[in-house]
Amino acid sequence: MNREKALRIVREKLTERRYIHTIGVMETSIVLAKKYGVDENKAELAAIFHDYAKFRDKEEMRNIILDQNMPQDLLTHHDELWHAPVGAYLVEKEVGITDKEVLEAIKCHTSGKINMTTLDKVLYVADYIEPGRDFPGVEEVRESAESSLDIALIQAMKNTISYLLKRNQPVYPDTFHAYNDMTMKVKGRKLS
Ligand SMILES: Nc1ncnc2c1ncn2[C@@H]1O[C@H](COP(=O)(O)OP(=O)(O)O)[C@@H](O)[C@H]1O
Ligand SMILES: [Fe+2]
Repeated sequence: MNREKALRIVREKLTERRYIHTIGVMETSIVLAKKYGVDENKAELAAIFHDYAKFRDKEEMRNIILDQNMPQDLLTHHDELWHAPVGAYLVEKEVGITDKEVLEAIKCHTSGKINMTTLDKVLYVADYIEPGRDFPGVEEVRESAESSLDIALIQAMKNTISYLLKRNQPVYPDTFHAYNDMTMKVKGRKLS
């Protein structure tokens, strides 16, 4: 699917602000894909549709999680998490995207997961550092992403985990699994 058609489809599902965020994630994903040897078309498509279900009705998403046998523990965690796995399901069903790597990247773009592919990492980091983001710590991740996608990913996950801990919120375990997996894999390299 070409960029124009994909953007036209997703624009109808998003607020203007979230659409602008999506453009930022798309442009950042392409830069990171070029830098880290990922298929640019896949990175572009995953970025364009990553928040496809962001504003979907929560009851509908709950039913999809139940009916599609997605991990049921999602239902006991913050519903902010739901748009990623449900989005992957709906992008396949409603938009007709069948590329498994693109769908997987959308599915794990919020929590991360163990054994993330480079495409998964590109989308997760691009979602975190796109130019419209201005939360504390984002600059450090942007700098890291210049030289190491893995270090940038670990820092983004650390920031997200501490953000949630500070607010006494539960942390969906996949992010812990992803953080542990990545930290062990880059052991011995400087982690700022
Ligand atoms: N492991 C987790 N447990 C609970 N909430 C999480 C977890 N990981 C991310 N979140 C929250 O999910 C929300 C949406 O994250 P994300 O989809 O990555 O960004 P956005 O929707 O803002 O583009 C954020 O508020 C983040 O704090
Ligand atoms: Fe998102």
